[in-house]
Amino acid sequence: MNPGEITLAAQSLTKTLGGKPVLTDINLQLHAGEWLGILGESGSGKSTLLRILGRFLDAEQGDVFFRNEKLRAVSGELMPGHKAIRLIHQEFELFPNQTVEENIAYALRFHDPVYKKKSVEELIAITALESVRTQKAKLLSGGEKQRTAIARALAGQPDVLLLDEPFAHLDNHNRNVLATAIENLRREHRTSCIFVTHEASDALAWSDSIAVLQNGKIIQTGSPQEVYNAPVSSYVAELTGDINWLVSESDTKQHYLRPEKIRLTRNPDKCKWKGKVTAIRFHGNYWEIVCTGNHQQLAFYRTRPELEVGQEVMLNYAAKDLRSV
Ligand SMILES: Nc1ncnc2c1ncn2[C@@H]1O[C@H](COP(=O)(O)OP(=O)(O)OP(=O)(O)O)[C@@H](O)[C@H]1O
Repeated sequence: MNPGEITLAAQSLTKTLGGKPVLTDINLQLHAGEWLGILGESGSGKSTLLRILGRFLDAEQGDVFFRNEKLRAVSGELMPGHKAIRLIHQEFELFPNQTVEENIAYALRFHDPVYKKKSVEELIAITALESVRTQKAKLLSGGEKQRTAIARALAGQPDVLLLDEPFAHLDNHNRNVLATAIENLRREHRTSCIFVTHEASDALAWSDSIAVLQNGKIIQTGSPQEVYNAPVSSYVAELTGDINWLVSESDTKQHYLRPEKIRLTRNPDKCKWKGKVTAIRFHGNYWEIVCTGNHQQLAFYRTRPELEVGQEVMLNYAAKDLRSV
C-alpha cells in the first residue's frame, strides 16, 4: 500500500437506531499508515461508527470505501466483517479455554507450520505477551486479553485495524505496555488504524489526525495540535483539555486560556490577572493551583509546591495564548 493512499473512507454515513439519529452525514478518510482517533463523549455514536466501518452494521445512507472500492451492504454478505479490516470489540471474543499462543495461532491455521510458528513469535513479541503465552485466555487480565485480540487480528495482516476504546479500563502498567505495543505496530507493520476514545489525552497522544464526534456528527477534524490549539467551539475546547474561561466586557466572544500557558510573575508591569490562591491540588507530577480574583476563577500548573492557599498571586500570559471561540 502506498503511503498517502486512502485505505478506508466513509461518505455521508447516516444511521438511526431505535428511532433516534445516531450518526449524521459522517465523512472520513483514513490514509495508509495513518492513525485516526475518533474522540467523543459516551453515547456520541463512536461504537456504531466502528461497527459500520468494520462491516458489522449497515448505514441507512452513505457508503464505505476500501481502497476506492465501494463495499457491499453487510446484509448481503454471508459473514459480517471484512478480511482487510479488523474490528477489535471491547469484549475481545477470544477462545477462553485456549492459550494466548493458541488464540493467535488459530488465525494462522491455514498457513504452513514454519510460517505459523514464526508469526506467532513475532506477534507475541510485538504485543508484549511473552510472560502469559501459555496462559488460558479466560485467566488473562483485561489488558492482556486486549493485546491477545490485537495480536490475533494482526495475524490476518489487515490493512486497517479498528479499535474500540483501546485504553479504557487499563491500569497504568497495562496502558504503558499497550503504548509500547502500539509503537511497535506503527513502526514495524505500518498498519492503518481508527480508534475511538472518550479520553482526549489518548486521542491527542496516539492520533495522526482526530475527528471529534458530538451527537453523531463530526464537528472538527485536524491534527492533534490543531484540534487542541484551535478548537472550533467551546465544546471542543473543553473536551480536549483543561480550560479557563475569561469574561470580557468588550465583546461577545468566549475567551479562554489553557492552564499551561499561565505563568507567575513578580513584576506588576507584567501582571495581567491578580488573585488569591484558593486551592492546591497535587496530581503526582504537577500541582494545580486554583486562584480567585475579581469574581473569576483561574487554574494553572506548577511543577514545584511553592505556593500556599491564601497567598496573593500575579499572573502573566502571552496575548497569543488568550484564544477565543
Ligand atoms: N440497538 C440500538 N437501539 C437503540 N439505540 C441504540 C442502539 N445501539 C446504540 N444505541 C444508541 O445510540 C447512541 C450511540 O451509541 P454508541 O454505542 O455508538 O455510542 P458510543 O459513543 O460508542 O458510547 P460509549 O462510549 O458509551 O460506548 C447511544 O445513545 C445508544 O444508546
